[in-house]
Amino acid sequence: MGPVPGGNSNSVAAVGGGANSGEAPRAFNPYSHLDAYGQSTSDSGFEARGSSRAPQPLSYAMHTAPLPHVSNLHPHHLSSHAFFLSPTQREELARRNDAVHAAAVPPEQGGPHLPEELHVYHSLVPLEAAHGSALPPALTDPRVAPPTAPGASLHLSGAAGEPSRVFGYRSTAYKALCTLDGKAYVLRRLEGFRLQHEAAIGLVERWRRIRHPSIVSVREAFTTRAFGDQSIVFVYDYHPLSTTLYGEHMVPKPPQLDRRTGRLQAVSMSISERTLWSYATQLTNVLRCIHGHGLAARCIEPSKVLRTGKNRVRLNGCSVFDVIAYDPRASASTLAAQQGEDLLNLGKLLVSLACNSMAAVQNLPKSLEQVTRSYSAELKNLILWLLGKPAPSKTADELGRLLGSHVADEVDSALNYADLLESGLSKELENARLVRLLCKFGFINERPEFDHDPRWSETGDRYIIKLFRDHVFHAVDDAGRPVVDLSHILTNLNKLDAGSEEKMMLTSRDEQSCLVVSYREIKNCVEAAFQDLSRAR
Ligand SMILES: Nc1ncnc2c1ncn2[C@@H]1O[C@H](COP(=O)(O)OP(=O)(O)OP(=O)(O)O)[C@@H](O)[C@H]1O
Repeated sequence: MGPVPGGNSNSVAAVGGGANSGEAPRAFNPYSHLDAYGQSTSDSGFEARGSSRAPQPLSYAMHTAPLPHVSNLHPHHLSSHAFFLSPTQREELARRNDAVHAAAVPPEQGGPHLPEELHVYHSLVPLEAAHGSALPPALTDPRVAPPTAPGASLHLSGAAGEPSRVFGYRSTAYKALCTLDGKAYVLRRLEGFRLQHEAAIGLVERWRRIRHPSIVSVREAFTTRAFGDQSIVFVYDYHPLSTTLYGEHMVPKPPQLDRRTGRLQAVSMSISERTLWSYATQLTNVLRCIHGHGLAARCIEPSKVLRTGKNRVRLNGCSVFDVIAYDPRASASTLAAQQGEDLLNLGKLLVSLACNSMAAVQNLPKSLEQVTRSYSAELKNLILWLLGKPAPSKTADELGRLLGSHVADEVDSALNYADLLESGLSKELENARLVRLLCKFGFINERPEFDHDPRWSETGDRYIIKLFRDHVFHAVDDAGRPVVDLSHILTNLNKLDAGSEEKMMLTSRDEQSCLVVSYREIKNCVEAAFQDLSRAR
């Protein structure tokens, strides 16, 4: 794909898609509307559209009411477990959604001064707080306390004004919305970069063609003066609320409160062997893919491996070195050397992770002793192979073969996770159907304009809709107490939606009238009432 029309001086490849203009900037404190119990102070947990107050996000506590433990469930709670996405999964997805739409803190409230538009992007939000400036709350996970331990400030090194440990240039990552498709992307800006060879930026196109589940997809690159300097910007897919292996495993975590003893307890940083094999397997697959495309990753570093879910990693920052360290005389042997370097760097990464320290690679013999003490001989041998001298047989494909049964373990957990997600998805599918049905009921029930319509009177054909509504939602037990049973509602609505031929008896509240009807007949009635209502517009 060629340069984007109207783009900056040098750019390759556009983000394809429609013509949405993206989200308008919003500023909010997501927790300001919660009372002391974490409950929403607005009735519904939603703010009305068009209200003069800034839009508020959902109250997660309201949205995903925590259910009792499965072993003590009341029978009517069982159905909510069976029908709805798990509360943790829902909360995680809601938080990610908020992060996608988070707006920058305005400069007058301590936020940075940023260009309003940059190429085809707008609404820039820094992903890391520069010293002294604020991040929008939705971009930080409130369950993870900010690092306070010594060395934690290192994590801010990618913020404005700090040189990247990996790329050398001052580097900042921003989330931004694209005017072409309305989606969020990450813009990685390297300050003070002058493009010497047009061909260098053209290499990004080769990366753009690579699609791999463990690579953060590269979208485009362009140079710009919009920040008041000469910068180059690389555009990547945005993975909300992701962290890096550096942030996750090298930055000491603050002590956590132990609920049992009420005391602060140190958090163990050590990584399980299973997790290390999982990282090794995913990154090996990445290298097989990249090397297979005739490229080299050149950025296998703890801060360039994003953790986008539990034990789910993706290589970030691809293509940057190909552009900033472009060598017009590069040959096949240069590529082979860079690919060999990738394997060596993977070995160093595993050592650093196993020892929870970037410094571990400075003293390899000592670090390997630590690996021997904590992990299996098989893992140590893999690391030794990666750290060994380059050889024609030392390739990413060979590494894939060495991983053997660990690849099978990874496939099994991926399949288990896919099953879990699929079952969550099918539960939500049911809910979408039922919500549509409930909306129809909401539209047609209790409309004042039907008050004098004979079809809704006790002798009319629509009366059964009223009786059915009472049967489903206003049922009472023998003692006249309300029956609050979700499974009763869901069963009835499902049968109604399916138009079952099963017959049921509907009784009026005063028990004076009694009708025997099938769900199909009620469904036809609801449909006809809804059609009437739609036609009346
Ligand atoms: N594609 C992405 N999607 C979501 N978040 C991202 C993405 N890329 C980076 N981030 C977030 O932005 C932060 C900054 O990323 P960056 O790669 O600059 O890390 P850094 O630790 O500053 O790196 P360096 O080692 O180069 O100094 C990371 O902590 C990560 O959480």
